[in-house]
Amino acid sequence: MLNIKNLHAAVEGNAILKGINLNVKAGEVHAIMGPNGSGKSSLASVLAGREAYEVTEGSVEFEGKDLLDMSPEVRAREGVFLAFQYPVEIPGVSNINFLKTAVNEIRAHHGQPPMQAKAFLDMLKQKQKLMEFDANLMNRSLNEGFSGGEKKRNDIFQMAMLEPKLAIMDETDSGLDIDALRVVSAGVNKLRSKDNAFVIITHYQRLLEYIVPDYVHVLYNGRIVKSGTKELALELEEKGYDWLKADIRLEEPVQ
Ligand SMILES: Nc1ncnc2c1ncn2[C@@H]1O[C@H](COP(=O)(O)OP(=O)(O)OP(=O)(O)O)[C@@H](O)[C@H]1O
Repeated sequence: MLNIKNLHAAVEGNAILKGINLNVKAGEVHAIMGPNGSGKSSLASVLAGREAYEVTEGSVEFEGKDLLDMSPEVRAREGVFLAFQYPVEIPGVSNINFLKTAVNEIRAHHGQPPMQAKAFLDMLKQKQKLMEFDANLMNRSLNEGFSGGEKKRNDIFQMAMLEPKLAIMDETDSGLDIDALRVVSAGVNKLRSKDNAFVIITHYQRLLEYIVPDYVHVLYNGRIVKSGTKELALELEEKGYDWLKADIRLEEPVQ
C-alpha cells in the first residue's frame, strides 16, 4: 500500500529526513517511535504534502502511484488520512458540513454520485455510535473551542466517516486523558481491517497496549535505525533511547 524508498527531505535547506525506507501493507499497523526531533512529525508532514518540506531524494508510492506527485487534496481523495498532533480549527464551518463535503469529494474522485441526505445522516449516526462521539460536537464549528481531547476524538470520528485506506496518526495520543485514550484506541481498533493500514507516531508504549502494532520502528536522526515487533516498544519503554544511540554512533556517521 505505502512504499517509501530512500526518502530525503529538507526544510529551508536543512536536511531532516535522511533516507527513510518503509513498506506498509494493507491490514498492517506500524508504530513509529523515536526521540524528540528525530523527524517523526516531518515524515507525517511530507506524506501529507506540506509545502515547507522539500523532498530532495527518494520516492513514496501509494497503491503503486507516486504520492509525492499528488496535491494534498488528491492524496486525501485517494484515501490517505492524516490525524495531526494539533488539529486545525475552521470557524464558521460546521463539523457536519465539513464531513458532508469531504465525503462527497472522495466519492466524486471515485466517480460516485453525492450521498443522499438521509444516507449521510444514517452513516453519521452509525459512526457516531461506533466511535462513542458526542453528538453536540457535530453541530459546532470544526474544532473551534474544542478541548485538546475533543479535537483528537473528532479527528478519529472524521477518520471513521472518511474510511481512509491509509491513516497516519501523528501523536494523536498526546494530551488525551485515560478515557479519551481508550475511546480513541478502541475507535482505531474498530476501524482496523484487512483492507486498510495505519501508521501511528507515538512517544508512548501505553498507546500500543491498546492498539497493538504489527511492527515498531525507531526513527533517529532522520532514519529508521531499528525495526521490530511490539516487544521493541516495551524495550524502549524500559531502556530509553540511549542504548540505540550508542549503537548507532559506532556505525558510519549519518549525514
Ligand atoms: N520549519 C523548520 N525549520 C527548521 N527546522 C525544522 C523545521 N521543522 C522541523 N525542523 C527540525 O527538524 C527536526 C525534526 O523535527 P520533527 O518535528 O519532525 O521531530 P519529531 O521526531 O516529530 O519530534 P517530537 O518528538 O519532539 O515531536 C527537528 O530538529 C526540528 O527542529
